[in-house]
Amino acid sequence: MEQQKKYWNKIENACCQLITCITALIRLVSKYVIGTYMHHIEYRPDAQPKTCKTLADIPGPRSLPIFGTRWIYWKFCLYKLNAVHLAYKDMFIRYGNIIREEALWNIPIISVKDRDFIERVLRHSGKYPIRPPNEVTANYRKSRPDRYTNTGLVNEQGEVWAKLRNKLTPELTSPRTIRRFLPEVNQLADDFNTLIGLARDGNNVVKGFESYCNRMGLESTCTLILGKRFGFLDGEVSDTATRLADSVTSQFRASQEAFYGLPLWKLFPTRAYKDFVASEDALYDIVSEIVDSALIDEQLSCTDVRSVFVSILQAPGLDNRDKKAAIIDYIAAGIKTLGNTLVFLLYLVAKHPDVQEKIYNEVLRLAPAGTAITAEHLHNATYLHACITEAHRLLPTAPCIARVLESDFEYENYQLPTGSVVLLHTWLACLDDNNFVDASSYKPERWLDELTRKSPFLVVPFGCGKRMCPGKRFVELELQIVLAKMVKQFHIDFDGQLNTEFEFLLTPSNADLILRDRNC
Ligand code: HEM
Repeated sequence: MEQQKKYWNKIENACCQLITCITALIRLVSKYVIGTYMHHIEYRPDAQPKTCKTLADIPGPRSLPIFGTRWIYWKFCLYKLNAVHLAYKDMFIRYGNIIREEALWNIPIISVKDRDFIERVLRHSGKYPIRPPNEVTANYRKSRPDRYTNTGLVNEQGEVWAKLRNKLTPELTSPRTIRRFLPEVNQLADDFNTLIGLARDGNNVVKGFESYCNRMGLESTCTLILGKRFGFLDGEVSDTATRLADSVTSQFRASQEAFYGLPLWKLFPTRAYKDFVASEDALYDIVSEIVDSALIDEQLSCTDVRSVFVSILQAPGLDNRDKKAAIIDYIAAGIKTLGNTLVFLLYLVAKHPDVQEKIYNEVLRLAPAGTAITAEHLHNATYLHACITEAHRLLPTAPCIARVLESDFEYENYQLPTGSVVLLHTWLACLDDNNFVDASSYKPERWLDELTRKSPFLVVPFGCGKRMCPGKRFVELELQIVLAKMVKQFHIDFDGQLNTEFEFLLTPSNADLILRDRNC
């Protein structure tokens, strides 16, 4: 162990020296060629007089001028960009309960996984909670005033965000809307079961099960937001489906590279940036076609499945550009998150046959074979709910919540000033035995046990407070119905362990699920 640590430190030192040389060279060049860098890098919190521990004292990877600590994800360095979630696990072991990373221009980013600190930050959010924007999207949208009047619901802040939120989300988040979608979600789940049933090979294995879940995410999000079925669950995938799915994947990759990688896209259009622009344009074109045809449709009537779409198109006081942007944001925010969450849930249930049998018995008791699932069935399906909550705890798609502090905070004697960017690692907190007994085990029963300390700020797969995900209610409904119907139809199994990657979201890979018919 000691040997390993020495070896590790040597590699870290060697990398740092190499990168310091490169940055010294860049500094020289920028000093004489650009002559402006000094102005930017002078933002260093440790320049303040030290009366108590400041951001600069927080431990973390070594920081380089200009590049900060992002070098740790560079090729041949400490961590892999597609395994950022594992990097944080390791950094919390190496540096302790609070970590400082630095983004470009040495802007500090603080990571914490302490339950009380997470609760304090989330409780103290004000009128307009600030989530750091996705820089690539914000940058691109600002460069296209012909298409966007602002950076959109996901990336805006302050009063502009509040206006978008007030005008665009009430229909989507209302329980009445969700009840209206119940028959459609039953149908979506039936179609999904047919699709995956047919996708099995001779050994009942559905190879690349995640791609089917992404199609389900795509079809259900589009049905919810655009008010019609698109056929993404049909046998043949249409060209539009492929374009939509590829666009969303590129968007997440580009976001990841922009946040954790070297943001060269700020200097010139890198390949990742070009991919991002192509994906944003493709999404825009597809959504435009649909919205434009709906806008000239004189019969814009509000049927059950069109209620969200109609509410967006008829939102008062919003420019048409804002409405299109909202639809793009909803679709992009919904597809992969839903797909990944479905894989994680089904994987955990597959690995726990005892849990699966309990779900089966509960579902069969509440909704006998041949009956559709109703709101009442779901209300009484307490074990089913517990299984989903426990899956969110153990394998959440969004492993942390990002916030910009709205007031000064203190943690472990460190002063964190207003404006600091913090990553609240709710997933790692959920895996801590101090917060949950036998935290790494999948035990839905814990949610039925009165003694489990149920914090509203730890298992927060949809975030928290005023910026919470507006798709939450719909997703919860869908997960319940899909799980209930799948367990009713199949014995679900999985060989080995599921691989996960980080693509700005926790993402499964090579999820080959085994589905055996129950009635065989
Ligand atoms: C399993 C599926 C989903 C997960 C795990 C998920 C998770 C999240 C999380 C963690 C946030 C950040 C919340 C915060 O900062 O407190 C968020 C925001 C958001 N989500 Fe979702 N989401 C899912 C599905 C959806 C769907 C289906 C939609 C659209 C219909 C959607 C639309 C949005 C939007 C627009 C925001 C930004 C809200 C704001 O900043 O005001 N999400 N989501």
